[in-house]
Amino acid sequence: MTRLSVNINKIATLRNSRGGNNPDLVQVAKDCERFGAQGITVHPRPDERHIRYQDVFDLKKIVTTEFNIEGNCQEQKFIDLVLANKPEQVTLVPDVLGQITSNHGWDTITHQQYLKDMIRVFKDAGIRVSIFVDPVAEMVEAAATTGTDRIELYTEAYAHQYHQNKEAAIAPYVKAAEIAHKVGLGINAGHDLDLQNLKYFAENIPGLDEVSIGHALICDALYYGLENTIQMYLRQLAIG
Ligand SMILES: CC(=O)[C@@H](O)[C@H](O)COP(=O)(O)O
Ligand SMILES: NCC(=O)COP(=O)(O)O
Repeated sequence: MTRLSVNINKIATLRNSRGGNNPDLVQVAKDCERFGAQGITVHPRPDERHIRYQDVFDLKKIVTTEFNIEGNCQEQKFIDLVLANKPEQVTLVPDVLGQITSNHGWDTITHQQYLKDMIRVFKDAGIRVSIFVDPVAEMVEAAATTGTDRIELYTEAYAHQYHQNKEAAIAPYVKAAEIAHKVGLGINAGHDLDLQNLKYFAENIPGLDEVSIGHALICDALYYGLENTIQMYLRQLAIG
């Protein structure tokens, strides 16, 4: 069964917009788990636009499902933050400063040795490692020799093409997943997944371990409520 990890970045965005503690990020994380979320994902960025480094320490104390910290390991502060909190999973994302959001996966060929070295640091600390990759066969194949436990398929391209041609949209991801299975990698996925495109994605990617969903889910919660929304997303994953 594919796990749903709720990314709460945008709860922090709302909180930060007024300078106080409303919404209370820790309470929202507790409630997300109570409503059925099978993981909590955060993506602390160097500018702390939403998730602050202190949030990670506060959340680590209360997350009882799986804690997934995403971010750019090229920042020493990120490495130190992850090692200090030892989440169940770290997802390494090759962001550059100034990006409005994550918009590309790792070049696992060019950065093969760098990724090997970084992944070793986190795995030696007992942390499962996932690396953010585009659905490109060569990148998935090369991911296998970095030592990563999983890949996270970057699903923005799928989401953007889904309504025009879902068969074409899913095709590169099916091929990437087949390669991942062949080389022994676990499969996560995320970015722009939503209530319309999630079920088709999960149905076509056998062995999908986890989806991490934030932006669309939090937007949906404005209309349907957080508890109902989490249940709606879980129903999209309850295939068969
Ligand atoms: C890596 C990825 O695609 C998302 O997990 C990312 O966390 C989104 O970041 P923002 O919430 O800052 O857009
Ligand atoms: N790794 C993807 C994630 O955590 C959330 O991405 P999005 O749903 O906010 O686009």
